[in-house]
Amino acid sequence: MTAQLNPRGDVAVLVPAAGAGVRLGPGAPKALRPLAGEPLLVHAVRRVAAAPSVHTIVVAAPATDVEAVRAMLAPVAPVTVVPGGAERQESVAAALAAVPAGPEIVLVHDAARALTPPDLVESVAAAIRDGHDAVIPVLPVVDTIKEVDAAERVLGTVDRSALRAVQTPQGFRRSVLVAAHRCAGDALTDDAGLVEKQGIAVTCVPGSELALKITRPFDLSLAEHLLSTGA
Ligand SMILES: Nc1ccn([C@@H]2O[C@H](COP(=O)(O)OP(=O)(O)OP(=O)(O)O)[C@@H](O)[C@H]2O)c(=O)n1
Ligand SMILES: C[C@](O)(CO)[C@H](O)COP(=O)(O)O
Repeated sequence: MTAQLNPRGDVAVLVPAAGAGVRLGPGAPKALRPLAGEPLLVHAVRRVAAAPSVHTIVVAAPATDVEAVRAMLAPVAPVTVVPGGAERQESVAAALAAVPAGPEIVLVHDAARALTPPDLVESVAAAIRDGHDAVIPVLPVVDTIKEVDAAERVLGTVDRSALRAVQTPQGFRRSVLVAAHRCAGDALTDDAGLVEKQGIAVTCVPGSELALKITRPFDLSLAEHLLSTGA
């Protein structure tokens, strides 16, 4: 059944989905590859659409697959699909430009984090509603982290107590994200990084292990297993 979004909701979710998936190995663009019989992007959008505050979803699809992605998502939820760019940052900018007037909270969420629970979408949005300009879900770092040189020689051990692994959805007051993208220079790996460069505070909230980024083949196998156990 097609999900209904909330016409009174205050949240727009951008879903960059235009990456190749090089680290997953040869094949279709990553967001279109199957996970338990459905594309990763379908899983991701279905979960976003189940979050009660969501008013709008904009997907940045691989430029050659825009029509196919529209057809694929039509039975899942009402979404706008735009062509993505060569870098994630360009894909996010293209999706941001397509958000209609209305939602004052914008979340940016990787298609690759296909099992992210709707509750995480809501908790990030709630933190923005509470007055934060920018909010990221994080997990503690569990491995010891070493800094190395170009020859893989260890330079030192980093204090991991002050490190966090960052997930999506990352949430922003709309005007903050628009201004950060307007001033964007070289591509950064996340949107919070652009906001940090503007001198704006970014606040952490607890992330979710289910929001893992499907990056390598092992992650896909893990996600298949999690789905088989009811995630
Ligand atoms: N030009 C790009 C690159 C990435 N993404 C999206 O950004 C998210 C996070 O990127 P990542 O998981 O690193 O995906 P890929 O860039 O596809 O991975 P790889 O680096 O292995 O090719 C993904 O949903 C991906 O589709 C995007 O929309 N446009
Ligand atoms: C946005 C992100 O998922 C936060 O962890 C991550 O930075 C994307 O990284 P990648 O460079 O696209 O792999």
